[in-house]
Amino acid sequence: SSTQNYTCPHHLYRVQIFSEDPLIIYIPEFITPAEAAHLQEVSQSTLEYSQIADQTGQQGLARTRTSKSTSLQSDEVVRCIEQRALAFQGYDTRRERLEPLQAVQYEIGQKYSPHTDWFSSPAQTTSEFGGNRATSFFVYVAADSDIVGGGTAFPLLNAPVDERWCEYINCDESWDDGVTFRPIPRNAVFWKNMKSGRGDRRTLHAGLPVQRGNKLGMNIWTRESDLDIKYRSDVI
Ligand SMILES: O=C(O)CCC(=O)C(=O)O
Ligand SMILES: [Fe+2]
Repeated sequence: SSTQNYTCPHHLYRVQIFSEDPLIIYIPEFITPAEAAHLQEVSQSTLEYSQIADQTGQQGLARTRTSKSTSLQSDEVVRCIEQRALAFQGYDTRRERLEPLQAVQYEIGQKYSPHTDWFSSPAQTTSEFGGNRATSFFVYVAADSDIVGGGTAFPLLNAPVDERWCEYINCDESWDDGVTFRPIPRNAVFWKNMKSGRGDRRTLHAGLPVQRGNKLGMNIWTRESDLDIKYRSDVI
């Protein structure tokens, strides 16, 4: 098949430190237009109403997360993005620490209420799961050009002062509301969830309700150590 012959595109992206503590890095054009189109295509047929894990680790539907989502099979294109996400974190970050990439789609009215990506319940951070989620990337894969809402809000962060950030964050909101990244296709926000081995509360964030249009995002989560093979994505 074409899988053997596919080579990852040479893709340059920019990086910008948004915050040193907690570490948050803004990444314009993290994925290529072709990758974005591919992700849109492969996610459509398997999207289902999102589930979240409760205190016992049991997955279930919740009013706090009304989007649709799906795990992505690690095909040749997804693999390039996985490799990019690993290289970004230092070459020593093993592939075994990655959860399957997760696409998330929001239609009008859909949202994800404030939450952290790190877990506080031990059932979700066992060694089979590779411990807690060390880092997160949230990638905006696609968004309608006239989208209203659908930003990613970090209510506990300090808003930056320099106006050049207004290209990426919503500068209309008040300073004490924290920071809201706008859903700009192909851009990504990366952050560290843990600080000194504990979940960092300042990484609290929400997918704000989409008020007009559609948004497709993607989570790339890296655990503290290797996940058991049954929780990793199948390599095609
Ligand atoms: O939709 C967003 O902007 C954020 C989604 C999110 O935080 C998540 O899926 O964990
Ligand atoms: Fe999240």
